[in-house]
Amino acid sequence: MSQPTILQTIVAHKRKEVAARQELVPVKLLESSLYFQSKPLSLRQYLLRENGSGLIAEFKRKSPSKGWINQYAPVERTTLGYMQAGAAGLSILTDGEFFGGKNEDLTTARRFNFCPILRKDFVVDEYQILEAKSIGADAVLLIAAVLTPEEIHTLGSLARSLGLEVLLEVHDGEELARSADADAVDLIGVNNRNLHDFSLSLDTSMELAAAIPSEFLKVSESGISTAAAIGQLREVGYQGFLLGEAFMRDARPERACAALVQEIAALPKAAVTF
Ligand SMILES: O=P(O)(O)OC[C@@H](O)[C@@H](O)c1c[nH]c2ccccc12
Repeated sequence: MSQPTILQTIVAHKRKEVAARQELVPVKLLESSLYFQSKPLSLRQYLLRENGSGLIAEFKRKSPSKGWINQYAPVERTTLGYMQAGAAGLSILTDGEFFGGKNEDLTTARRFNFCPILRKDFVVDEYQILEAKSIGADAVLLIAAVLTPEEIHTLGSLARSLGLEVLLEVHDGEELARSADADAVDLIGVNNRNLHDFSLSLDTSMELAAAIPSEFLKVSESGISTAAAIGQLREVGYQGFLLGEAFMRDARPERACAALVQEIAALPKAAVTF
């Protein structure tokens, strides 16, 4: 039998974790959270702001591919610094086992910032959507590689019914074709990292851009570190750029974010209109 891929390992662990958590924190309790009643902010709108950076700045302590990236940066200072630097929104990893995050990280970021926050986790169950809402998220990630089109429809529709936006992550044309469900998805993120073997290539985003239907806002994810790369991605239609490691490997991630925002501001305006 072949070895499970890292993605399969993470998802198997996540299913157990969610089952256990559901016992501990019943849906009724999630629904009684103060955030459950609040109106989410639109990641789409913030990414589309005129003269904005289009950056979604991620808080990620570690990853299966890189190990520890930053064990010490505090979530308050970092996220507040990201937003003051000019990021359009935040992405907070809440997976503990593989990424060193927790739900409280997102809630802390929520308390310190007025901006859209993406809950970055491996969603396999409707419970996690309710949980995302209860901890103060504005948007959730769904990963096409681990979900059927039916699951994407159900999970995405539930998220939307709660006012959350849905970022669907794809890695190739086949995933895109089967999962781009306009009734359940708002933004499409092309992950430049292959979650099966961790290889990285911006060509993934460059090649898939034209195949993404225009009703979805296009986001390029992973392996981005320079304004030049963002310039190229903008030219083929991307309006959102999700960066984690390029910021987090700095002792002060917010400083790295501020430097990149300055460079983005100096880019020539995208030559094409889309
Ligand atoms: O650190 P990077 O290479 O800038 O990548 C950020 C983000 O795209 C990456 O963390 C990510 C993309 N999709 C995910 C799914 C789960 C966990 C993490 C991710």
